[in-house]
Amino acid sequence: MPAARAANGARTPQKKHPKETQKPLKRKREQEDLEKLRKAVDEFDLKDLKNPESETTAKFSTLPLSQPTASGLEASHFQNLTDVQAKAIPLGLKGRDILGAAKTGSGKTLAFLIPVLEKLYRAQWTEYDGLGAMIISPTRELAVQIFEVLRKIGRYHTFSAGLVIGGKSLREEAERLGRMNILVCTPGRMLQHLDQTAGIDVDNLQILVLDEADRIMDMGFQSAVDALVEHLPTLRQTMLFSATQSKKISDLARLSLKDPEYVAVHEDAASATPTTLTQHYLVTPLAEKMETLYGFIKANLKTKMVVFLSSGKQVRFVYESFRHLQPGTPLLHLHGRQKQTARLEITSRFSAAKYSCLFATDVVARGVDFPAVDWVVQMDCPEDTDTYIHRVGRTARYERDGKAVLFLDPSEEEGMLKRLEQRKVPIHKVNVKEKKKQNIKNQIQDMCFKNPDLKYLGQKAFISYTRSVHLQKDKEIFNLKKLDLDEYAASLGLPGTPQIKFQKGEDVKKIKNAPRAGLSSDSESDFDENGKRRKKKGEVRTKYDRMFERTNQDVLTSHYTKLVGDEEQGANDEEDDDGDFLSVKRVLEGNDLDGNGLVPGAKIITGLGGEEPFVVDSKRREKMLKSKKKMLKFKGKGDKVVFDDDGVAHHPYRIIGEEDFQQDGSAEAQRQKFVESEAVKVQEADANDKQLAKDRRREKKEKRKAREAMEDDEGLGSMPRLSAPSDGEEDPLALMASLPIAEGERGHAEEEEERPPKKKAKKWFQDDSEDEREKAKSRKGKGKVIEVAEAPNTLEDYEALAAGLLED
Ligand SMILES: Nc1ncnc2c1ncn2[C@@H]1O[C@H](COP(=O)(O)OP(=O)(O)OP(=O)(O)O)[C@@H](O)[C@H]1O
Repeated sequence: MPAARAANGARTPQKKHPKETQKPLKRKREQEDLEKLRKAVDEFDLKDLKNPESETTAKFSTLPLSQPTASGLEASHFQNLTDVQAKAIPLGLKGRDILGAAKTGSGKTLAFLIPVLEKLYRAQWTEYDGLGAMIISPTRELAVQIFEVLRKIGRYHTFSAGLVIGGKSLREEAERLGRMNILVCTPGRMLQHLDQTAGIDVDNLQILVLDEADRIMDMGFQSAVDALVEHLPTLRQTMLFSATQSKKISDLARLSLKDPEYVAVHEDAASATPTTLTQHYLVTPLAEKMETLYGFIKANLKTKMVVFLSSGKQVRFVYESFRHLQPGTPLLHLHGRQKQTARLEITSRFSAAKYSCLFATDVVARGVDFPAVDWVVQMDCPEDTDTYIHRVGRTARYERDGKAVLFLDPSEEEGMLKRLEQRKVPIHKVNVKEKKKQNIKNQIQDMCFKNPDLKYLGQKAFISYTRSVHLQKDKEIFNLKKLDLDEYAASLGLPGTPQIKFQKGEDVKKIKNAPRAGLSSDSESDFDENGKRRKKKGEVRTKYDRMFERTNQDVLTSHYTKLVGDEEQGANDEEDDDGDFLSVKRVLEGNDLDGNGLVPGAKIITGLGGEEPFVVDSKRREKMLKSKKKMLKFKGKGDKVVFDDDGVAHHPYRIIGEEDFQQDGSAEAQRQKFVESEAVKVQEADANDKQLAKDRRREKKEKRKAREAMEDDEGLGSMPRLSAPSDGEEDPLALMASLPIAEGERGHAEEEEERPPKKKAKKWFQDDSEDEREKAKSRKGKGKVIEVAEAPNTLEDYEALAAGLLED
């Protein structure tokens, strides 16, 4: 309403109808309340989110879909969505089963999260309706990430959502599970709850989502997923998403998918990878990989990169050795055996970093959305093209540029290129500039020499790498025989090439998945509660087995444990590619071990006590066996024995006769007497020893004094040099001379102070001056002159001289 003007031009407040004044006031109050609410929600959200500045927060907090006032999707809502979202969301909302395939970084997460939220919202789902949606992820990292996106876009909803990935006590998790509407989980842990937690009500489940579905349907999770699905109602909507989606009928049947819609937005694309991604490969022999990688990092310090390696042991070794070399960029490392908290912390540190280099296993190869990664480096060749596609997908995400480089040994080049071509992956060869190469071999060798922990890591890295190559199925790419292992070992700083023996008939995938599937011979059930391996019935374990099983006492110090931080055995559901899947034998000279893993001709002796049979496979063990047998004769006795004429030991009263023995008093009294008499003897011997030691000390002191006197005369200083230190060696005496004597360590020094003042030392060198010659002449005949033919230079010379002087 326009304001009325008074005659003087000033504004006068105009009277309003009471209803008119109330309206804007009410609106203002509502506005303020809304602002307050928004602020509170924002603050709460930001505080809890790991990376509030991420693009996700900015973009999706404004999506109208996520607001509780949204009554449904309208065409206008689709304009900001990616292809896969635009296609999958409407189908998802219609309740269709979906097989979603789209390139990495194309926004698949929202393609399933939006239908989940929207469908439950429309169904007016409440806490009393139980679990409405379950989202399964193969790794903990990915599950955490999905959960965060869910929280961001679902923050105006009133649904309760939970994250079930382990790392906490089962009971703690179980208490909350009963109240959840949406769960994001890893398969193994979720199954554990479904089997053991009473309060979970899944009968009402509306939607099941599998992110990275091909991986979840893979052998590693097979048994867990099948068992998990058994718990769920068959009447539900199921959505499967992945960048490398499989359409395997058997998988679809296992999940009882009904007439699924195949949403494959990039199926006809020229490449299987994002168009914004530039891909290279370089050929570098295995033995030069470390140097090439180091050179690469040094040349790209102001970037953010992920370096993929084939095992956790490789990751640890490269990280530790590069950390010592300090290339000049923050280094991080991540693998499946780290503690849950450490894994999360590293993930969030890398996400927040501007420049950093993360060494990682395939635990972060899939789905993980690190913001702004410039480079993906594959130091070890991926096991297949799917893994390649997912690894390189950590960069060039959602319209951003990115670069990837793959290191190939000459033996891997042809096979790998063929595979990549078959999958429409455009990749170009590059060469390493000679001047960019960094020679770090000597430095690594030096570090390993000085630091046994690092050497030990190097050995483990070597073993895990070689056996992973040995176990790879694609023999067109992976051929252990073509690799120069001696040179490789040297490049890891190892003094020799570790000898390894492979078990036959193993399958890399099977073994890699063993921790989850419980398939491995080394599965959890093979270990007792202390983590020690249980012995199987009839199994004979050699000393080598035991040697590799036990914690190396010299090397595996507490520092080592800290160094590697590999405390936590991977839970069933985590992508831990790092299991010990082959037993390693250290081979003796003859090289081959027999079927039992024993040296040919070795004997197994039982009945010597102890749990395990005694293996005799060397002369040293033979000797040990003899002494063991002897020890057994007297084991646990410690009694007094007497020897007969043949040197055979007997209990005293077996020789004397018990009655005679008892005449001298009871056994205890005799023992007492014996101990006392021996104690007197020991005391006497002690006194003699002390006297002897004192005499020796005195003698030594006198000799030393004489030497010092002679040296003073010669001007050599007071510290005698017994032998010249060899080149570069520090002279221990010189060091001692410069050290102040600490309190309480004065012993001899004080003794020395008490000695009588020195006699004036005599000169024993010749002085050619006129005066001296005169003096010498006048002394002639008065006393004895000691003639020194040449300067003494041995201890004996000094002693002879001292003796002469003392006589004098
Ligand atoms: N519609 C959108 N508008 C803007 N950014 C988006 C959109 N959808 C997704 N993004 C962003 O793209 C990035 C990748 O999304 P997302 O992680 O869902 O990809 P993905 O397809 O699941 O990848 P991967 O196959 O590697 O798992 C995220 O940072 C996300 O915030």
